[in-house]
Amino acid sequence: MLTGFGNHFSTEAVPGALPIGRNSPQRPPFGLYAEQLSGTAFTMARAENRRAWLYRLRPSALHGAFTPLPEPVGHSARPPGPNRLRWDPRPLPETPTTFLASIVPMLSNGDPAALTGVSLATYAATRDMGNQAYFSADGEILVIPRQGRLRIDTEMGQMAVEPLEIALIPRGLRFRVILPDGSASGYLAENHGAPFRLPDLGPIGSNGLANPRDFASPAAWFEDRDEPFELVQKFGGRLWTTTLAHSPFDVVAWHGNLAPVKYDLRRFNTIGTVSHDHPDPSIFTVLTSPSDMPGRANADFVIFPPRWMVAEDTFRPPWFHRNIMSEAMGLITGAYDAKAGGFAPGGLSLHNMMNAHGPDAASWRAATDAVLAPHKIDGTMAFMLESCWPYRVTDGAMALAQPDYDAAWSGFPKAVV
Ligand SMILES: O=C(O)Cc1cc(O)ccc1O
Ligand SMILES: [Fe+2]
Repeated sequence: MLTGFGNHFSTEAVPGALPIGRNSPQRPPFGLYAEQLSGTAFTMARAENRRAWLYRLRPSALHGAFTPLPEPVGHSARPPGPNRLRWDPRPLPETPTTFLASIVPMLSNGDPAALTGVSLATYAATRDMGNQAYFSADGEILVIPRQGRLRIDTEMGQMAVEPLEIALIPRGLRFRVILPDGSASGYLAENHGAPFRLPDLGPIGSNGLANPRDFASPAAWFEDRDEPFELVQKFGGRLWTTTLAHSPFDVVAWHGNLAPVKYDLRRFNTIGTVSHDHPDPSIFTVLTSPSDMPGRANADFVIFPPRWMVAEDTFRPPWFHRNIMSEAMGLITGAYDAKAGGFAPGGLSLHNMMNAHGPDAASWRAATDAVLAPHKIDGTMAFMLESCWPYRVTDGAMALAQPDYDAAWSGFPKAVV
């Protein structure tokens, strides 16, 4: 593995396959084809510029027309609404289902064609993707496993990912998913906006949160298979399919700073108060996709890892709040400190822009009565996909929402003045 976030890597699966000193020689080694994959506009500032050069057995342009696949029932979405919503985890399918076929879109905002917004989907798969590859032209894909390991084969190398790790696959990069445990489920965030990056640290200093050295990209890997492959892409929110006469995983060498990458969430350096008050959850940001307004994220990927609570004279769980940002949350394992019940691992919740939420009544009561000794919140990992754009809910998701999530905030006694 190649370590670091956004580093300029060079890797070759066959010695001598990578051209030296130029990107596009007249005749690349072994007759390979040179191809640039860009993740940002050519003219972006150098610090934000992301691209890779791939050296492959055949140009990836070698395919016929894509035809649209029928849109599955329930995938279209209504305009955003104010209601707080929550979902139970989805079960594994009863019939063999690939990772790709299992993707169920739940929440989305922005517009891939306008390069804005983020979407959240779930997967629950029981079958390997065979001679099939997938990519999204609509955004980079953040894979958040909840149960079961994944082997993600990409054009730029293979990544093994397990729950409590995440994988980020650049927009447009072809990949397939193999299930070493026979089944796997989890979440997929698709970022239609500026590529995810590490947040600035400000007064935190030069270390902390997700440290760059803990990210790892795969070394070059390829397969030489002349047999039919289905290639599916997401474009404009729809799936399109075509057939190739060969495996698209034929990149023998690559270099550049646009690459798939994985990260172990257990390595996150969690920072919190050592005096009083519950800090804003922005201190838990792993990755951020900025919008066009400085400081306002198109999408923040935030986690709630195991951590010590030591705050004095403080209500320690998340406070009651109404947020200008919209919050989608998932739970990878354990329990979340603002919700005593109803938010199970694999579940999902939505609190859209300006809609009041916070601890449920049982969590509020427990935290209000607690003796404030140092306390370890352990064995848990929740995440939040926070966005400046309110989320739309797909019709399928709306039909599956818990019937009375609002009741989480019933039973609070009135203050007496
Ligand atoms: O709503 C939530 O549970 C997420 C959240 C957590 C937190 O610690 C502070 C604010 C916030 O929105
Ligand atoms: Fe919140």
